[in-house]
Amino acid sequence: MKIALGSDHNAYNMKEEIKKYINELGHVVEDFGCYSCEAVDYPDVAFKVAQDIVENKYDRGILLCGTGLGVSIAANKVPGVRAAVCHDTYSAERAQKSNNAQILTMGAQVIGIEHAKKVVEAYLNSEYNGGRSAHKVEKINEKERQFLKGACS
Ligand SMILES: O=C(CO)[C@H](O)[C@H](O)COP(=O)(O)O
Repeated sequence: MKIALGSDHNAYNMKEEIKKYINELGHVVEDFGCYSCEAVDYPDVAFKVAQDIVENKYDRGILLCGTGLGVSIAANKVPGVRAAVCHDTYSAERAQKSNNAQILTMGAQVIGIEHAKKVVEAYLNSEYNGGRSAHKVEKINEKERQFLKGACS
């Protein structure tokens, strides 16, 4: 798969490790920054990854910040994106299987790198197949479409 990966400065070191790990798993990874520990604003990175995800340029996105919360909130503002904060392997698996979340987010100040790798692996090894979850995901998509219509009228 093609993976879009991004972080802010608080998760720069974790991003570098996760980048190597995604390659080891056999996926192609594109690094959206940041590129040093110098402070950056997490929404800037999250919006870039989220935009490319809705344009189907990548199969999945992974966003990292201190808590995983800011990048998730920011990415979810881009219509069509479902970004999920996951700090355990079960949630990471369900983020795909139940929620069709195209983006996984994690916090470098919440979990350690070895555990984060396991969460990434669980997420990338899981796939959304619709089924009993499809109509629930579709309700969320429909609500988003309603709000978008309202915003434009
Ligand atoms: O975890 C984060 C956002 O959720 C970030 O890493 C962030 O830098 C913390 O934000 P702030 O400086 O605004 O407290």
